[in-house]
Amino acid sequence: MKKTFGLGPSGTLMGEGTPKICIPIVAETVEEIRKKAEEISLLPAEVVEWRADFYEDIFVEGKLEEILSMLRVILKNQALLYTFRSADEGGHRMVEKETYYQLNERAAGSGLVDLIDVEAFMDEDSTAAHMRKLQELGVHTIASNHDFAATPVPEEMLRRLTRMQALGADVAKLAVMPGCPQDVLNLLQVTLTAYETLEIPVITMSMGKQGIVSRISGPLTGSALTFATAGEASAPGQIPVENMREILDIIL
Ligand SMILES: O=C1C[C@@](O)(C(=O)O)C[C@@H](O)[C@@H]1O
Repeated sequence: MKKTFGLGPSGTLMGEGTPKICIPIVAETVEEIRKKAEEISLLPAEVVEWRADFYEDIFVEGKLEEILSMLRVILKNQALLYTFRSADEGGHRMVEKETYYQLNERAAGSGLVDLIDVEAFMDEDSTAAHMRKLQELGVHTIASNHDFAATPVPEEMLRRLTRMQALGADVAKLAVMPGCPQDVLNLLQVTLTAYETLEIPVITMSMGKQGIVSRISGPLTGSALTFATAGEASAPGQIPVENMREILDIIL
């Protein structure tokens, strides 16, 4: 039995049924974030990711809470995922582990977000305790790992996803970059295996153009959520949300 859970205001189940669609907000200023959120609130996506690493004032005291309060008001029916992606894993900014953990804890403590992305291997020894703390503050955690340079061998990809579950994550997510078609097929196979063997929902993607098939094949492999764009992409290979919805409707 999958450990599913309800997503945000709608309560739609993560890890069951149609893969959920998540649109990232990739913007630098409060005004841009507000405009993007208003646009996304009308689009067919169950989850909205705020990529806090793109926000110009993220390190200024009190600003994170200000943005989250604004987003919660605008995004009435969608679940909110808070993500600070470190430069080491393809994000916009460098961040010290202590600062990264503090920001995550402030986001969780605000009571305004539903999900928090935690980079599982930033400091593997402290990830489990950190995720537990976030969960105690009332959010679900998505443990994540990104390889923007290559696709590890299948055993290693499966090991990472399995390790995320062992660390106590509510969801395990892996994004890798393919160098050849076989890399994409390997990611798809690993996803199906992880879907069949792990208790928690799994999210995977093979990035770039070559990997696009992995973003639309959740109904086949069991990947529980896919990222799609409204304007700017947060990673290579994401497709517009309207196309994604149509494709998923056809495949399902
Ligand atoms: O982890 C992910 C997945 C992602 O990298 C993608 O490839 O769609 C996009 C990021 O915004 C998100 O945090």
